[in-house]
Amino acid sequence: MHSLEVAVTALLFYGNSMDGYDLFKKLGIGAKFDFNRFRKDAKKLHLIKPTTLPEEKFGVTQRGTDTGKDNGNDPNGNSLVPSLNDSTSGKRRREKSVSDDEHSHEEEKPCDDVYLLGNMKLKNSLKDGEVNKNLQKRNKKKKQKLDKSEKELQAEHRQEQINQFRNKHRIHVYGTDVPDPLQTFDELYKLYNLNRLLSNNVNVLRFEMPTPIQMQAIPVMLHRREILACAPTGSGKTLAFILPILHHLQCPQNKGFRAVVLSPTRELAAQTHREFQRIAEGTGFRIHLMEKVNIINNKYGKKAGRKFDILVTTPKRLVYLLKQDPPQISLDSVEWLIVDESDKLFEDGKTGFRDQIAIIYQSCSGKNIRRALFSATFTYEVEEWCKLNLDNLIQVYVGAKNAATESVNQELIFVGSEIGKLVAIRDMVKRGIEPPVLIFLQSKERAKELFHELIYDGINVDVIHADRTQLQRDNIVKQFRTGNIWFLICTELMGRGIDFKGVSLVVNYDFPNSAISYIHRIGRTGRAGHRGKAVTFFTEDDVVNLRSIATVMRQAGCPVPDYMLKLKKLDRHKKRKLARSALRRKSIRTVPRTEILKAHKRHRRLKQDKLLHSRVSKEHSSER
Ligand SMILES: Nc1ncnc2c1ncn2[C@@H]1O[C@H](COP(=O)(O)OP(=O)(O)OP(=O)(O)O)[C@@H](O)[C@H]1O
Repeated sequence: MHSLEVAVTALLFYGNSMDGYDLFKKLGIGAKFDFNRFRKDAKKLHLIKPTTLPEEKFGVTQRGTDTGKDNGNDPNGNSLVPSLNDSTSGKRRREKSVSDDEHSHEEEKPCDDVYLLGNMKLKNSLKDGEVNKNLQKRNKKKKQKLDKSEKELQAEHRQEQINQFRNKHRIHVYGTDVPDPLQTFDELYKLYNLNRLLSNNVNVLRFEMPTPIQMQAIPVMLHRREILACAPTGSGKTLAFILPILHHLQCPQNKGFRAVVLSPTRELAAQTHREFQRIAEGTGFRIHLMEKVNIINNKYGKKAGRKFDILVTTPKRLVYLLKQDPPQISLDSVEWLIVDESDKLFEDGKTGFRDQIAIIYQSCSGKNIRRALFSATFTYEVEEWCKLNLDNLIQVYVGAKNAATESVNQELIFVGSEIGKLVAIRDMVKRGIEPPVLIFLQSKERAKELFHELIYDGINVDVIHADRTQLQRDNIVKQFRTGNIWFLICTELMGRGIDFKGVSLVVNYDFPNSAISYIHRIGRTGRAGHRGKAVTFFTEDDVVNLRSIATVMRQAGCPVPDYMLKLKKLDRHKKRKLARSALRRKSIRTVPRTEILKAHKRHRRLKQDKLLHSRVSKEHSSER
């Protein structure tokens, strides 16, 4: 029998003949009384009063702290419930103490002795040193827990701030461990140790702060994460991928191409190339724009290719070289593959580049390859492809998906018929439009026709399309950029990515065949924080596509009649079909052919005179 049980039996046997207190004192020397186990007996022996603490109702035994009355304390205020034995309630108390600082101090008091009754106390079996060690351990744990919860709180607070910042700039992110957004360009230097030269070149541009897509996409790429990014037209996506690439490549090396940027048109590739050179100035990087296919042969052989670091090209040219036997270019060292205007490049069929992208993708066989896809518009096909093929993808979207930039005032004008369009544009010119103006047509044939009509009116106009030579195209773009051409008639060729500074008006002479095309076309104005205007002509034939474009306009806050939004919604299949084929339209031509030829002669003579005049005045000034 347990010694304590013997003591209790003896006590019961003696009954009232001996004071329970005295008897226990005698019998219990050197023993510990387990009040939990022998609570009933302790009550019978009047060792404790038969009271029920409020906490005991909920199964929690708590040390009395306030009155000392009816709380399980002895008359001297010492606890009757041995704290060292109280293992079940201890855990809860500790939890409570973590959240309650004041109470935690109370718990830190060392409790060396176990009090039974009155002055009778049992020496704790642990030595003082051990108790202190235990207490220290416990305190340390508590502190760690407190520190941790403080850290967690701080982390939560910080995350909250980041979320607010993202919401403010309408940045939406999907993926794990998304790096924090940048707030200023200075952070690139402070947090990411961006090359001083690059920092200076960015400063020279005098951009006040990063645009939302730059805030989020730059850190994502600086962390070498693969990305699918969508942000409105004219929102600075180009810089968002140029900076991280230059940062990662660090300095020129003779390894061959280490970054490849794909653009759907040569004009956009040339623009991106220019932007790269501007940001990389002074760093020595060799950034290459791939020229016409027939003059690029042998330029990128094993040795020759080593002269370059970065390649900017259209997919077609690159695939031509990759398909040679043996391949005329190596992409083994590529660390970054950028697909600009990704939804366009992923389109299949005649106008898309999907097959070519697949060849390039497979040829970038380096282990460390990272991929980034950028566009102003989004398709589920691209998203699905990225989710399946990219490693630990982060998706970044700014604003609503497939929305037009809000910096453009958009207007729809019903012109009745084809002839009505010509009347409307002449009328607009007569009333006065501030140049430069971009006029979009659905085909090169129609673009040429309109050019002939407007040139007959003596308007300072030119036309750019795929049939013009590369030199002509380059010259036209240059002339339009410098303000020598006021009206530029163009096709879808100029619809994406082209950044003409200060285009004041975009005219959709021919109704775009999809909302995506509309978003990109009108995005040639209202760029980089400037405002712009877009006017779209429509006839009865265009009603099929009217609803989707009216929806884009309404989303951007532009007024559209309600009936347009109530028009029949096209199913996906029909939408696709329409997007791929342009409507058949009546010819624009109104002027007899002989008159057109005369007008052309006049136009050429005028151009020659202008050229002669500028040469003479140059010579004149150099003689002086
Ligand atoms: N942080 C910035 N602040 C102000 N302007 C900027 C900033 N970053 C870039 N820009 C300017 O904004 C203009 C548009 O940039 P960019 O051509 O990269 O746009 P984008 O988003 O690629 O448009 P798109 O979708 O039409 O291709 C450029 O003239 C560029 O110099």
